[in-house]
Amino acid sequence: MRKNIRNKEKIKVAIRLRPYIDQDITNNVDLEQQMQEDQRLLYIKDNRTVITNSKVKKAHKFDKVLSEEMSQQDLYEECRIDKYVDHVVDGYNATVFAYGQTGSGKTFTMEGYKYKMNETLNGFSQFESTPVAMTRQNENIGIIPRIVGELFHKIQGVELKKYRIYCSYLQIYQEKIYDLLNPLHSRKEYLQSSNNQQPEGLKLHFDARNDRFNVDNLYKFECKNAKELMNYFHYGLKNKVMSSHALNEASSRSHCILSITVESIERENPDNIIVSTMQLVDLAGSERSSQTLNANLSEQISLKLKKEAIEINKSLFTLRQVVSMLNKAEGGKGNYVPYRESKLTSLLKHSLGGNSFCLMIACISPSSKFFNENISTLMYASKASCISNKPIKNHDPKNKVISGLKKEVQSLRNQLMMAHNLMGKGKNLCSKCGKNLSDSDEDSAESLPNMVVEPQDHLKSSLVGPASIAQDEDNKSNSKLNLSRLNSEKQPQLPDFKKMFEKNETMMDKMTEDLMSLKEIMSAQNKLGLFERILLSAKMVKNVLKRNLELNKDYMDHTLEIDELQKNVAQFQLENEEIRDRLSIMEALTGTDSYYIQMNYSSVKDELIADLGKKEKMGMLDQDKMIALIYEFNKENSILKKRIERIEKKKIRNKFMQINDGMNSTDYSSNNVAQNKYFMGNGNTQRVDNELDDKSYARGYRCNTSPKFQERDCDTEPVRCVVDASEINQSMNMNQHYMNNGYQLEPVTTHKRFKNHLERRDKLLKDSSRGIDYQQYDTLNSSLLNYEDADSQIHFEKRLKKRTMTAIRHKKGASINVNQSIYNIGTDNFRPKIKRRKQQSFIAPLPPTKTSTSRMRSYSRKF
Ligand SMILES: Nc1ncnc2c1ncn2[C@@H]1O[C@H](COP(=O)(O)OP(=O)(O)OP(=O)(O)O)[C@@H](O)[C@H]1O
Repeated sequence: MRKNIRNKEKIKVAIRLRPYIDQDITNNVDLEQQMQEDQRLLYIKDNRTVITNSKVKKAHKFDKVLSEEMSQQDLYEECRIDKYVDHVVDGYNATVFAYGQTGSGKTFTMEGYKYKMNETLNGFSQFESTPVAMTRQNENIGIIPRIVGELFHKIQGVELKKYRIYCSYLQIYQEKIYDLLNPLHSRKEYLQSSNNQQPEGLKLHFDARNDRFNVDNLYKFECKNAKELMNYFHYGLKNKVMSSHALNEASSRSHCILSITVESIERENPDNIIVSTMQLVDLAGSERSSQTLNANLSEQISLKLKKEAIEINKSLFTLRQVVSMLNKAEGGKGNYVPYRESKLTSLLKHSLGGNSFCLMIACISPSSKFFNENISTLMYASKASCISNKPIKNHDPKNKVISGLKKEVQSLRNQLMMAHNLMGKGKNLCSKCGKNLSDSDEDSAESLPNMVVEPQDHLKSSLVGPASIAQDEDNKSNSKLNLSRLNSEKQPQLPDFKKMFEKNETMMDKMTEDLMSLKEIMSAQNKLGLFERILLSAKMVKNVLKRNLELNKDYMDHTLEIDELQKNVAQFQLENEEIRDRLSIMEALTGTDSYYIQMNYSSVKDELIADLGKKEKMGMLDQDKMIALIYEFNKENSILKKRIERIEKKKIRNKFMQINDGMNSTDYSSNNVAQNKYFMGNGNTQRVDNELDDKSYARGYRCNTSPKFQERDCDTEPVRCVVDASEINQSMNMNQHYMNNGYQLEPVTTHKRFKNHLERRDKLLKDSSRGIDYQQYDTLNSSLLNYEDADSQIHFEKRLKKRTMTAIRHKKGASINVNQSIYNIGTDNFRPKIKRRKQQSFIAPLPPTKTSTSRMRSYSRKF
């Protein structure tokens, strides 16, 4: 017998390069150059390898690579698509889907039809298309018609089973699911409606038992033969949303999924039904509006195309995220897979990382104009090829119900047996109690009167016996004598016998009565016992069910919570990735990184500028888009700003090193003291711009002249210091002042803390194989951010070889009056070790320690 669960099965990936088409020529593709293979940016090396040849030559390996000469038949054979049909007939699910940018040949691969424009209708309806076979010989028919033919051919040959085939066909258009076989969802229906409104999409629900999403109220038709199924398919194709744009005359604007359900029923055991589904998916292609739109299109159509493109790109983005996360999961890294974030990924859940056999056909274009898009397709295709599925055979849910009922019947039988046994035991107990009950209650009740009747008969026989003796022929002669003797002997006893007999009779009646009532009581008790037991069992079952429901609810709640958390984690991961990408682009722009990133960046930039320019000319700058752009730019700017700030601070630090090295440095004196503000603390000074955020302030030692700080606790509060440069000297002198007052000064040891945080963060990243604790990571990261300047200060300190005393603390919470200015000195990151030698040092300062003396000296030398 075949196993129902197969080993892990990787998603198979085939790359298909389409040939040059007329469209490429109209798109001014440099054909001459590209016809020469060695000059192409992308070419096929062999039937498993694609070479990308930008700056660095790179080979990408796949299960199959199909060159532009390959026909539809070649594709079908090379990719062994007949095997997927076999799997479905065997009871496994299978999915074949085409992926790639717009115009790369997905629809051609899946359907192989040419679409004819319907010119008779105006407005949006002009996109309505009718598919027609490309050639008479049908050599160009795509995967779907071939699979349908093969499927019906295969099931014909099976004798032991009979099959029922159903089909349904849906499209996901602008993130709504429409039934292509439902006349109410037909394009005509809503395109011709007065307000041009789309009907409500169908709803999805998650079937937890089968771990897949199903569409509610989707039409499903039984098909007796291939022709019938193809008729339904063609009907659906007419309702598919198609548009014409610069890169494709007939471009799919929706993701279409044809589902063929196969029910296989064993002829000998019709209860044994296996249901499997084949999903054939033609995805809409990713596209850039700058490439697809042209001046010939009306404004209304351009807007519609744009809106469609946004939705298509959104859902494809989720698909790519799903692929990436599954790919990470294979490496033991990823955790949450965002299937639920789009309808497409929800419906493909069991195909990607689920229980289906899956074939992905990634279509690429030969034109180097689309090199970046091709690279992206290859990248996700290779990610997909690492994903494993676990195909399982699907038994019909009805079968499960039947087997469940059978089990229930069996368990009820067992209970009945147990009840019988219990009753038997009860009966034995009764007999032990001396009740003289026979095997069954009935018998026992009836046998009792018999037992009492016996002596009565005996009595009767004993009374009747002498008469029979008298009738004996042998003793005829003695009979009269005997009779008379007996009469004479027994005559006096007769009344006694009579009395006895009567007495016995009444006793018997009484006993019978007693027994009858006993029997009634017994049977009532038995019934009551049984009833009670049943009641008890029912109660138990009810309780178990109730508990089960509660647990189920808890489980669902937890699942939702976990889902939510995982979503957040994934969101953070994505954000993190995005930031990394941006940083690498920035790095590339500042000089060091790869050509590819630079190229991408500049192309994006060019595109944006061109787009804006065009719009400006046309006087149709879209406010929303502008806001979005501004937002994007703002985001980028803030990153850049931070980088610039860092660089500036570095420069300033160097400047102030010079100040620290000699307060009379020319740099310092040339500063506009009135304008510039300084952070000041214990020998480390740093200039900041007034606009710097709070974080930037929260570092180092700060002194404050503002009265509000007087109320603060210096131990815990970072103190913002904005002092005039002229006050720096006062601060320096202040150190001296404390030392003179007998305080031991300790070097700052914060760099150890910084190092420790850095090490912990690195360790966290290194140990990330089981997933990163992002909360901890964030905490560490944010404290490290605070340290960023601290870091530079640490180096600074190191260079000064601890000669600058940085930790001066007064008694906790107190403020000091130096030169008629109030100072509160506190730290946050640079929390110093405070050691006051003795309490009386306030009164009579002790001489400074050796260390502090030497430090003091160096300090005095310095300032
Ligand atoms: N292998 C091929 N041989 C010949 N013509 C092809 C091939 N692949 C694609 N084409 C042609 O290229 C054009 C675009 O193909 P198709 O419509 O299938 O692209 P698509 O990827 O489905 O685009 P969209 O995502 O916009 O729907 C069509 O005219 C099609 O006939």
